[in-house]
Amino acid sequence: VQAQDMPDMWTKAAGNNTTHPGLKWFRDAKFGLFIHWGLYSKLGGRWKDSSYYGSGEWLMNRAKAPAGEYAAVAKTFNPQGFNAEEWAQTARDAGVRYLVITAKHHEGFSMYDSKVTDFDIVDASPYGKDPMKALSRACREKGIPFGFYYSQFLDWHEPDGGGNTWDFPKDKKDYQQYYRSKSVPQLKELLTNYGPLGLVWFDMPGGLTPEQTRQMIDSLRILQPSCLFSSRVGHNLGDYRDFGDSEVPPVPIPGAWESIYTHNDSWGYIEHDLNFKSPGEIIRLLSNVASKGGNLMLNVGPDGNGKWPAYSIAYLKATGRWLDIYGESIYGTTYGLIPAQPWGVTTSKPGKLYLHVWEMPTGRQLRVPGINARVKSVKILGSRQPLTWKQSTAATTIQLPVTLPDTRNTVLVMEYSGTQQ
Ligand SMILES: C[C@@H]1O[C@@H](Oc2ccc([N+](=O)[O-])cc2)[C@@H](O)[C@H](O)[C@@H]1O
Repeated sequence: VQAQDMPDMWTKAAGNNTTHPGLKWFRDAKFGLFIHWGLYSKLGGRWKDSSYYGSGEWLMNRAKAPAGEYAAVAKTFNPQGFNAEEWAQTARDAGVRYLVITAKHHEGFSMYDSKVTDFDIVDASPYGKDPMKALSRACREKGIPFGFYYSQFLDWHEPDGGGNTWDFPKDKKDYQQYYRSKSVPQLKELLTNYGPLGLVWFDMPGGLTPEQTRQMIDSLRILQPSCLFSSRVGHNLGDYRDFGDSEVPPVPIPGAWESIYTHNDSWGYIEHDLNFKSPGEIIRLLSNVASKGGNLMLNVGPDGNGKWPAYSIAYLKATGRWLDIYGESIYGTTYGLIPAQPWGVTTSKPGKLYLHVWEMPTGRQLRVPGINARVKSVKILGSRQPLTWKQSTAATTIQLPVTLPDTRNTVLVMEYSGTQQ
């Protein structure tokens, strides 16, 4: 099954700006960290005597909480446990190569020091400091490209913002006014006050025509021309493509794109959600997405005190230890030369095919069909131990050792000469 046989929903390119200078670092990064943090993190899926499961960041909407009442949560939002250095170091240990955090989500609360509204962490909460200043600096010091998620249209706090129709009648909403008075001015603050940004991650467009969206983008681009804009800016005007939540395309997709996943079942912190993906699941998801040519951005939802769930810290660090050994088969690669196989998937670099072995094949004979370039060597990545193989036109068969060093995913590197037709 080739990309050209797939429905447009998978193959439609991200945007038409394939020459954007930021695409190189982005495509080589392969693994990013998403952080959803806001007032919903303190609520942890509970509103009054009801508790909600999944999408904790949508609590206000699901509970149809009156905007005024919900805003009062800020008065007791005081994440004294927040430590930017610790967050950035854990991201580093996890092996992620970029970090994106929610500056403002649909609830409308700004998790940074905004001069555009008082409904922000400095003016409306006892915390009184700007965590994004510290985090953007800590990431810069560790060489981790830093970016902001910004809900440019949905804003349940604002009468003219998108989405809140339980407090503010839809037909009275003036979206242009909301963009002029809050959305665009805040985006300019984020692109001005936190140093060079790797990307801005927009979400769920609305209320703007393609022309108005282009004008907004142009007015933001001049502030940071090398900053990438994600596809949910709308109207196909983004620089790279984001698929729907928790989606991986079934076949390799050309161009720059990203799959986004929660670590458990929610983007925002939910106290009673312990359905965390194991290190093995994360490692296989990462290699699966890379085998299709894309990036994986995995989410963490810190709690109201600014602490990451213990499972997220432990499982991300375990993933980082795997990448310490096998990172060469992920960073800077593109999709494999052959489709997914019963034993796993492949990624590639010029002259190298990385075989991500998830399952030990029967008889320890790993069958690799369709390689018509001349195989020169096959080794287990990270070990100098050469493996024996036989190449025929139908397939190359590799003799595997009795045990694989990593039952979650052991990567073999097959070096070949000539080009794969
Ligand atoms: C990352 C997530 O993004 C959006 O949810 C979406 C948006 C778009 C799609 N989509 O296009 O399929 C699916 C979920 C947000 O509503 C959600 O809270 C979270 O931030």
